[in-house]
Amino acid sequence: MASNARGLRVANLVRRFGDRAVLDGLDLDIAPGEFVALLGRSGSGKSTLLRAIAGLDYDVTGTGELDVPDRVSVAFQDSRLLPWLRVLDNVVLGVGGSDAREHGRQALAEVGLEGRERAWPSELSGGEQQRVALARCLVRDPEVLLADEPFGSLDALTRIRMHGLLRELCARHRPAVLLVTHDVDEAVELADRVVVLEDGRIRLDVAVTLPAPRSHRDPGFQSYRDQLLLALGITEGATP
Ligand SMILES: Nc1ncnc2c1ncn2[C@@H]1O[C@H](COP(=O)(O)OP(=O)(O)OP(=O)(O)O)[C@@H](O)[C@H]1O
Repeated sequence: MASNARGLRVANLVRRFGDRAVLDGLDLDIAPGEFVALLGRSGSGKSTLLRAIAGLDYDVTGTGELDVPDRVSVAFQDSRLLPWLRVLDNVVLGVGGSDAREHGRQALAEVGLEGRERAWPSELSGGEQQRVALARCLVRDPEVLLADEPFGSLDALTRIRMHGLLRELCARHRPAVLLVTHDVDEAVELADRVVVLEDGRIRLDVAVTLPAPRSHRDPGFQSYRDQLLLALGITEGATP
């Protein structure tokens, strides 16, 4: 990670689909090394915001300021690996430089997939495919890591393991992170700050000051969860 890494800044962002403003004057800053989780009801604009930051919003109109560094990596709910490329080739696809493959091998080792470089994506489990997707993000040495429900399709146990891995990788590489999730517990467990989106704006922005490791049974954890559920307007146990 470059020492002059900068975070990202979004100011007065408006994004419209037709007449409808999905993002309506949204402001958000994420510092280098800061981990922000983004919650919001279905359709509240979370993916629209993430795509705007990633520069992937070709199908909308809008205004506002986006100050985003060059090195941005994005992880999605599905790993989006190319099935006709082996694991290492997927990781380094589009990465230049004579040492790209060596960096790719290192990234795979970091996510626990040493020795699987020549495997085909179809030979890996869902969790392993998401690990490859994380390695593909890491190899680009991102200043900003955007993740849109990257664990949404994984079983509960694999998801817990991936939480640990993501925390470890972020602590080591210190990108600015924006994680979109439906899972309030995931947000409180992983993030330095949790932001709740409503009607195209930020309704709540709360710093999570619990020490690691964070336990769901801790009363402090539960009080963050209650505060977030209230902001989301949902009752315990429901999905936003
Ligand atoms: N290409 C599009 N054309 C028209 N409307 C769109 C388009 N993409 C998204 N929308 C609308 O914009 C709103 C926000 O969508 P977005 O995908 O950002 O929500 P979200 O918060 O990520 O939802 P979810 O949690 O269900 O993934 C939704 O009402 C959606 O229908």
